[in-house]
This record gives sequence, structure tokens and C-alpha cells, in this order.
Amino acid sequence: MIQNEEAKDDEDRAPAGAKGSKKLEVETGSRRGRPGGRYAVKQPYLSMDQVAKHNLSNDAWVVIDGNVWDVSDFLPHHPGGSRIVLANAGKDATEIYKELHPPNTIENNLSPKYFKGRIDPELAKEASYEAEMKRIQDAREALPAVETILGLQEMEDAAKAVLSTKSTAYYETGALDHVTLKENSKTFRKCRLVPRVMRDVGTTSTTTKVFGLPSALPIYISPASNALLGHPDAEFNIVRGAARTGIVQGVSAASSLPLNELLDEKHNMDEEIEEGKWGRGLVDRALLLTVDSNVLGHRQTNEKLKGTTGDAQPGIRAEPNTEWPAYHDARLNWDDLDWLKGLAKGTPIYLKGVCSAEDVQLAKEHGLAGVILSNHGGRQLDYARTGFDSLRSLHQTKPDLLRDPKFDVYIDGGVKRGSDVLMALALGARGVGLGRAFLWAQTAYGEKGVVRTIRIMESEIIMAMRLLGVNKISELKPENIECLQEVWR
Ligand SMILES: Cc1cc2nc3c(=O)[nH]c(=O)nc-3n(C[C@H](O)[C@H](O)[C@H](O)COP(=O)(O)O)c2cc1C
Repeated sequence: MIQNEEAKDDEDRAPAGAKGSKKLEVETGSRRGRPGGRYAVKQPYLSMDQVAKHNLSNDAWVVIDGNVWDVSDFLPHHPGGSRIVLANAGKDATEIYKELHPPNTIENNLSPKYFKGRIDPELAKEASYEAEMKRIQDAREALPAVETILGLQEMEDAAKAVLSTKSTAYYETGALDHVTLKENSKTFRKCRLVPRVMRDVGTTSTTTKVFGLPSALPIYISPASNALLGHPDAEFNIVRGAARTGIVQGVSAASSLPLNELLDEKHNMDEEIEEGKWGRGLVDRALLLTVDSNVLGHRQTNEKLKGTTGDAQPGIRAEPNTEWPAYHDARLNWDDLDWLKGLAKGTPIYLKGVCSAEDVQLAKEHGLAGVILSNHGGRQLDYARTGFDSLRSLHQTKPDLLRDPKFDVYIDGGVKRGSDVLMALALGARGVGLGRAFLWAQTAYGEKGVVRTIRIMESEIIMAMRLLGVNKISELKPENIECLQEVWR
């Protein structure tokens, strides 16, 4: 493949890897080789079987976007080495080519004589689907054992290896320029933990209540849509993992599986888990009203990939559903809460997606059970501040709201380590949500990935508590944390 990150659609520019390619008959900067252009000749479609015969170093064809190219002469000049090209000879190489090259690299650099024809677009689609299946299957087989995954970043990397480009983009993306998205992952770096020493921490306990429900840990699974893009068992993986470990799961209204099926699965888990210590009874509900999504955020990465192929996975729905018009309503306002409270019939309601201390105050005045300080994983309003910064601001401006035993404040966004969780708790959050972490986990290893992620967080939380000199969650105090003055940076 031609590896040239820098190459642009520039008429005067040397071809990709120009130095090494000089001997080759490439048309410098020319677009004449572009299929369908000036030199395009009407000819019957080629079949993939025909292409497959050209898989030798002196006779190598590849298919890119349905166009067939003879790359035999180019092999020795490929800046990334001939081996990678040869490995794709006789095949549809669209996927790997696109990962490594700017658009039109091949068209702009190879002479038209190397253009052999086109594959029937329908067949090309099928071939690239099959190539993607094969890549995913191979990647799954190459995944390391789940027990060897040591941190949440490793879990994310494992998931990305087995996901299609499009599904990765759907999970990963943020709104517009990703300012908030990137900020989320850095937000905890502005603070430091302040340990106390010589305290007996031999009996550390992480148990607490999250959304009024008993929880083994001060973390919960934040609701996220479309788990089915990552794994055929989708949200079942998450239900099972949460039940096994005793943490609370938020279910998205845009979940790929219906709520009643997830609740049935929860009951089944309760039967299965002998001790039932954490599993049983947790189908009690709290209602999270997402208020940062009155319109769907502007996610350009997803929009760019709309209608492209290569998103399919074995047994998995191909297109992420990014629409759900019924779930967005620009008219949503505080007066709607009376209506919702009527429907909820006493089920506690939490507002998810609050940033400002004034809105936290309003939520309390409206008799709600609490709020989640969140920017929706950076997917809604770019430049919105982070959940953690909102918590810091609340702590500075209205600390009483964080001390009210009848009103809970949670945060989410960018949480990857046990220390992140402890920082939030020290400032008064009751618990911390993780969104993508569980999408990645179930994608890579299904239920086992979800359990592994929770166990990793558990061990990091316990370790950090002990090193901080804290035995119980309720012992975490603002004295345990010191932060830079700026709320964002
Ligand atoms: C792919 C994806 C889908 C999401 N879907 C929803 C949703 O349907 N409802 C909702 O309230 N939040 C949704 N969220 C936001 C999460 O609940 C959570 O706020 C966010 O992911 C936290 O950031 P993190 O991913 O860095 O942990 C989604 C997030 C992602 C990444």
C-alpha cells in the first residue's frame, strides 16, 4: 500500500513516495488514470475470480473501491514495502488501503495503463463485506485472553481491533471538533490526590448506594445505545456482567434490545447467581431523564461515514441508528417534569446531562432525586465543560447541594481509572458513570469483558483507597483532593 499521510490532491505534487517511485511509469500529479475520467473505456465488468488469479509478485492486481489495478510494477517502489501489497494481491484491498492513504492516492499516481477495469459494484460490495468479515474473524481469533487485559485503555484497543471502522467511529466520536470529547479524558489531570498515612485500611469496603440501589462499587454503567454494533449479545452482555458484579446498569431508551427482554435476562441472572447477593432485586428502577439531547448533536465523523460499506459484522446490524427522532424534543422544559413525575408514580427521577450549578439547584427545587453532571461523552454540545469540572464548580459555588442526603449528584465522562472515581467522590459525587468503557468491553469479550472491566475498576478503586488511607467510600472528603484553580484547561 502507498503510505503517504501527507499526499494531497495537488496537481503539482510529486507522487506518493516520489523518491522511490521515479523509475516507475507513474503520471506525476496527473488525474488521467482516474477511472471514469478522460481515458475511461467502456468494457465489461471483471469478476473477483478473474482478479484472484493475479496474486503473484510479477502479476499482482488489487481492487480498490471496485477499480482493478495492476500493481506488479509498483511493488518494489511501494514506500511501505512490497509485502503488504503482495499480501493483498488478487483481493479487494479497499479497507486496508483506505486506512493508510488519502483519497485518490492510487488514481493520482498510477498511469492509466495500470487500470484494468471495474468490478460489478454489487459484487464489489459483497467482496468488501466478505473481506471485512474475514478481517474481523481473524482479529477476534488473535485477541489476547481477557484475563491479560490490565486496564480500560487496553480493553478499548482490543475492541477497536475487532470493530469495523464505521462502528468504531459511532462509539468513539464526539460532536464537531471533539474539544469536549478530548477534554473529558484529560479533566482529572488537573487534580491530585492527597493521601493520609498510617491509617488502618485492612478492611476496605467499596459498597455504597447508586441511584438509591445497593451497589458493590461507586461506579455504574451509563446508558448507551447500540451495543449490537459490537457484539451479537449486545446489552445482554452488560446485564449479565452488571448482575454478576453487583453494579447498577443504566439502560438507554435507544438500546438495541428491548427493555422487557433485558429485565427478563436480569431475572434469569438472579436465578443463576446462587448467592444472589447483588443480583437479586436490582430490577428496582430509577428514571434517568437525559436533558442534554433535546436535539441530536452534530457528529461529523458519523455523518461522513453514512452510506459507506465496511460497517457490517458477523450477525450484527450494519447501520448505527443515529436518528431516533422520537427521543429528541427541542421543546423539553422544566414544566414537563410534573407530567413525567405523574407517569413515574414515585420512581425517583434524575436529570442526566446537567452542567450548571443553577440547573442543579432547579432540579432540587423541582423535587428530583438528583442529577448527573455530564456532557453525554462529548457527543452533544462541543465546548461544553466536563462533568468533573461541573462538579468542581458546584463544589465551589453551591457546596450544600453536595451534602444533601436526599439529593444525589453523579458525574460521567472520560473516566478510565479508579483514581478518577475517587477524585469525584472526594468532591461529593455519590457515584460515577462509565459509558464507552462498557461498549468496548462487551464488543471485545462479551459478558466476560464487562466483568473484567468492572474487576479492573474495582481493584484500582480498592488500591487507591488504601493508599489514600480511606477505608469506606463515605470517608472520602474534599481534603483528599487538591486541584488547579482553573476549571477548564
Ligand atoms: C455510543 C454512545 C451512545 C450513547 N447513548 C446514550 C443514550 O442513548 N442515552 C444517554 O443518556 N446517553 C448516551 N450516551 C452517553 C453516556 O451515557 C455517557 O454520558 C457517556 O458515554 C460518558 O462518557 P464516557 O463514554 O467517556 O464514559 C451514549 C454514549 C455513547 C458513547
